[in-house]
Amino acid sequence: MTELSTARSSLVRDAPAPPVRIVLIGLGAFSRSHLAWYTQHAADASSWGIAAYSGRSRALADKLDRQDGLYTLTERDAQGDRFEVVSSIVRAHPGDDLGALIDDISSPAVSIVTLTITEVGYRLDPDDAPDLSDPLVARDVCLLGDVANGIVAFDAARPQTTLVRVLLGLEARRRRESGPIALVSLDNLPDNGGRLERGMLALAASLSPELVDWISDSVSFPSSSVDRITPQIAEDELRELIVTTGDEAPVVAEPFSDWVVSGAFPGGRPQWETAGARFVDDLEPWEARKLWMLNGAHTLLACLGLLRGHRTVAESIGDPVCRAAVESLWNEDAACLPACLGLDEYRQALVDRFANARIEHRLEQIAADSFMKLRLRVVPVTEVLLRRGELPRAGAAAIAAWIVAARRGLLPPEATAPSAHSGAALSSLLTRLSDVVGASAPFADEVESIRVSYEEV
Ligand SMILES: NC(=O)c1ccc[n+]([C@@H]2O[C@H](COP(=O)([O-])OP(=O)(O)OC[C@H]3O[C@@H](n4cnc5c(N)ncnc54)[C@H](O)[C@@H]3O)[C@@H](O)[C@H]2O)c1
Ligand SMILES: O=P(O)(O)OC[C@@H](O)[C@@H](O)[C@H](O)[C@H](O)CO
Repeated sequence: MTELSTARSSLVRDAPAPPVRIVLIGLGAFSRSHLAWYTQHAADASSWGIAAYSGRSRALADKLDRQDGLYTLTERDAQGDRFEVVSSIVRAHPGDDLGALIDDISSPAVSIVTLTITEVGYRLDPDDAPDLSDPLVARDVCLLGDVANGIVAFDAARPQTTLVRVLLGLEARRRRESGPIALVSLDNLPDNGGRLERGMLALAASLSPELVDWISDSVSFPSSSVDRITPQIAEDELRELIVTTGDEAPVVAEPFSDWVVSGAFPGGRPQWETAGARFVDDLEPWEARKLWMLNGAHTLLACLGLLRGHRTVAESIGDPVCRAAVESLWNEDAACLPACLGLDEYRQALVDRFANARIEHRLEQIAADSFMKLRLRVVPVTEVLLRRGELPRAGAAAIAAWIVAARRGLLPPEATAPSAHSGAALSSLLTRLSDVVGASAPFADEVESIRVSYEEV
């Protein structure tokens, strides 16, 4: 970690840029505190450069481009700030620069494509098929059909959705015979590699059977559990950081970071293990521990914390009511996880990380798409407990908090969430979360009784 007196002079490369061998899609805060940081700290960092593509906005790509891809990572804890200039990103492009994206994905030098496009960016339905109820997906699937039938030329296709853009890159790679490649989701989704694989294969079927076969043979989909709290920087703080660091695109993160990966990289990969990444055969318990305990608690804190008038995770975990709800959720999680995962230490560390008041992690940011997050992070535990004949009260509390927060308009609007407004809709809302929770009358009663108590908050 480099201590900077002034970062302005450091936003210049002191060594030649590494060759582009990784394509990063979803250039945001997290990919820069995590993937780019691990790549910079790998023993063979000088051989692995990243071409980064923003998901939707071109502003960040433009800023980074003006800085030759360099930016300052501020590691922030109770003791103070430490600064490091990260230089593993060598090019930044807006996400709609399709020509460059296809060239990069189909380049024989590139062996990895990563995605950090948020959970909703995949636009898949609960069965991991392309969500045809989403007009952009429906349009792009039609477009693939038109390309397949020669109605639209491959080079003239202009898809809007990320997975279809990546698919065109893979098709170009197949045609160029550029060899195998790994497609790696770094989003907070269970079985993120499996989901991405199923989604890509379903989309490929709309283009050609040859592409389906090529993907099955030549593309790997490693799964991974990623962890580093990296909040969006508030406007006033951003202005301050720009002055301190001379950096138009700074990132702030906690010191903690973790990356557990499972799966093959057929075209090679950086020695990320030398930077602390762990490669395992069985990802599931690690992934469940992180998604249920960290992200599940974040989703609960976002709904209940906003309801109780809090603004940040640190404020919320300092409220005894929220803390008790989180502890109960963790008790239910722990009852469904193997004890060998060091759960007591993990819980204590989470409390300390959440309580880091110098990291301003706004509940409003975390609250985005909470309904989908409940389904993926809270409901799996609720289902296990219901099947065991137990009543998962903490899971019910998380759902009740979502209902009341959504009814009060405290959560950002969600494209795919059902209305939380009508009491009569409760059972259908629970069924949208899962058939198992929807079918349990005692569970619905529990949600309703906690909801009534939260209405008084
Ligand atoms: N921030 C964290 O603490 C953290 C930690 C672990 C994992 N993650 C994962 O990384 C994701 C991104 O987090 P971030 O902090 O970088 O967010 P961010 O808002 O800074 O960046 C998100 C990126 O995804 C793109 N994107 C957003 N919605 C999209 C959509 N519908 N389709 C395509 N692209 C879209 C954006 O344009 C941007 O490039 C999270 O959703 C999560 O899955 C984040
Ligand atoms: O939008 P989400 O819920 O996936 O992310 C919000 C936070 O829970 C998340 O970013 C955590 O800070 C992160 O997963 C920590 O590693």
